[in-house]
Amino acid sequence: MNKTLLRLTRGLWFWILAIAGVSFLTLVGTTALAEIIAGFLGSLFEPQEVLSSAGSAIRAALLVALFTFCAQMVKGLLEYKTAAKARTSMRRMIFSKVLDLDAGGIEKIGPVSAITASVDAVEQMQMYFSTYLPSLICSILAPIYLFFHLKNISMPVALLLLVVSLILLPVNNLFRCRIEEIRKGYWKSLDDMTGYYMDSLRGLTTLKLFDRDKEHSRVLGEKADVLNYNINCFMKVNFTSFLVTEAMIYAAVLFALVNSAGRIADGSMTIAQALIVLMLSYSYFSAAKELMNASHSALTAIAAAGKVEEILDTDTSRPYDPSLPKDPEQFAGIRMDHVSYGYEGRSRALQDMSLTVPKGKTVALVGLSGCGKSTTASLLMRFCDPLSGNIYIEGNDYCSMKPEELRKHIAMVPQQVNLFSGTIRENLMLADPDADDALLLEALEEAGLGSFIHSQSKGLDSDVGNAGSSLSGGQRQKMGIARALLSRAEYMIFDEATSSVDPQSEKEIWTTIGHLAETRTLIIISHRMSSVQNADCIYVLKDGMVAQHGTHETLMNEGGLYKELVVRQQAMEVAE
Ligand SMILES: Nc1ncnc2c1ncn2[C@@H]1O[C@H](COP(=O)(O)OP(=O)(O)OP(=O)(O)O)[C@@H](O)[C@H]1O
Repeated sequence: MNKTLLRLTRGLWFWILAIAGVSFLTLVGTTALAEIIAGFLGSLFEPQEVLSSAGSAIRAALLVALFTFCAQMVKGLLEYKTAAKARTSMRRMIFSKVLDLDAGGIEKIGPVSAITASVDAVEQMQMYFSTYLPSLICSILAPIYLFFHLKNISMPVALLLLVVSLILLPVNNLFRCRIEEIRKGYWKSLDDMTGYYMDSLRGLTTLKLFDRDKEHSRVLGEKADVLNYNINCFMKVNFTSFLVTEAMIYAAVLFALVNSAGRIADGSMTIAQALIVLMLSYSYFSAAKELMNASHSALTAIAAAGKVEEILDTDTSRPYDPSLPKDPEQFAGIRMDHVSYGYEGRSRALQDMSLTVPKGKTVALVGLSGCGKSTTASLLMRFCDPLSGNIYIEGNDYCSMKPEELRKHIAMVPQQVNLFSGTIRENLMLADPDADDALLLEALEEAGLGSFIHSQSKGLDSDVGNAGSSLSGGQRQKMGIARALLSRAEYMIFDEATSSVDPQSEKEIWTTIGHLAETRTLIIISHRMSSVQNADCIYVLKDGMVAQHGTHETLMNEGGLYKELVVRQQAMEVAE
């Protein structure tokens, strides 16, 4: 059984057994009712007994029917509760795992998978616990119970029905295996289509801009066709499995009918007994049929659980060993020592990189696109860990600190600051849940949003709109700076923090960064060479390695890549 399902089943055994128990009671009730009705109908053929037995038969039948009805109600309630419990535990497991993931991990599993797993997969899996497992228990107990009821009336019929009802399950299993394969294709095509659909929706403006929306709509149609094909295959195999199993059931019931008719004719069976045989013979299969219906949901659940398992199995543990040796150089700041890093299946993004960020100074990283600047930032934020080499912060190895502990010392303002629907206050308090208004206003002031916040009638309680849509690009970036300031981190990384803002906002943000440089340690990644000229040290990266480093003046005198970049940019600015 799938590991995830097994883990969840352990916590739900009580509920699963309770549903199976109540289902069994329903079967006991149905059997009793069948016997009462058969007994009464049988007595119609013996008129002298009709009147005396009618009253008590009706009373007993009503009682049993009421009991069965109540048991069905309780079963429904238990199923609902079990499904709800399963849903809650599964979502809790998935959410806590997803929240544990760092940027690299989320990229690895894919945001679409995380969404389909926590929405669709959970819906599919709940049936496994509320319906499939209880039906599985009942499908074994029910035929055995009925066998003992019928064996004294007709041993061959009781035995045949028992055997057929028990072999129905393996036959059904054969179809299930084929369906499972189709299911995998179904999930893949569903993911594929959903991912493409979400991408197209997100980039609809761009697609329209380049007149590519029709092309995307065509590809989306093709992906929908693949999904439909998988659904059709599933329906075909499902239908065949239904035909085969129904044929087995009807053949067995027909045998019971013919056998009973023959025995009535030769006088070895009463009409009441024959009626019991007929009524109960179908009950033999009701649990198995319920199981077969549920087994299709179980298949979906197993496939879905596979998806969930991929997420739950993602390794979120990070190397952590407080006893790691200290920095042999005891550098006062951050030091990357011969660090290499590579993304899965790709050549090395960083190769034997060494750099230092002295405390209180400003260090810049520049270089052509793809040279490894953002990867360096990710390593410095501990979104990922070096494959070899070490990073030290104020003498301590990065891996001797937990990521959350480390991030008290180092904050980052990314290219695109993420804001959440809600107020300015709520968005800022992500960085410091205990911050009071004075602290929040001070951070906003320092980030260059002072006049903006004072112009808002609701002040800190102003709404930022969906994902910060009520703010301009520049204001969103400044909110990111305010958030980083509130984290009180000594070290701050600005990764192309002005790449998506207008020139006026860019100027304001660089002024803010200039002020921050007076009191903090900054690591600035920027493609705009003019903005890093004042840095205490500039590292020029090329193909994941440090090609040059020094101040603007030394690098200009030295010539090489840095000078090339500066000259090229100046030429572009003149051309503009
Ligand atoms: N998530 C990823 N998966 C695989 N490869 C990646 C990933 N991110 C970056 N890379 C690769 O690693 C190398 C370094 O990328 P990185 O983003 O660090 O460069 P960069 O200098 O920041 O580029 P840019 O200036 O364009 O942002 C590139 O070859 C890039 O293709």
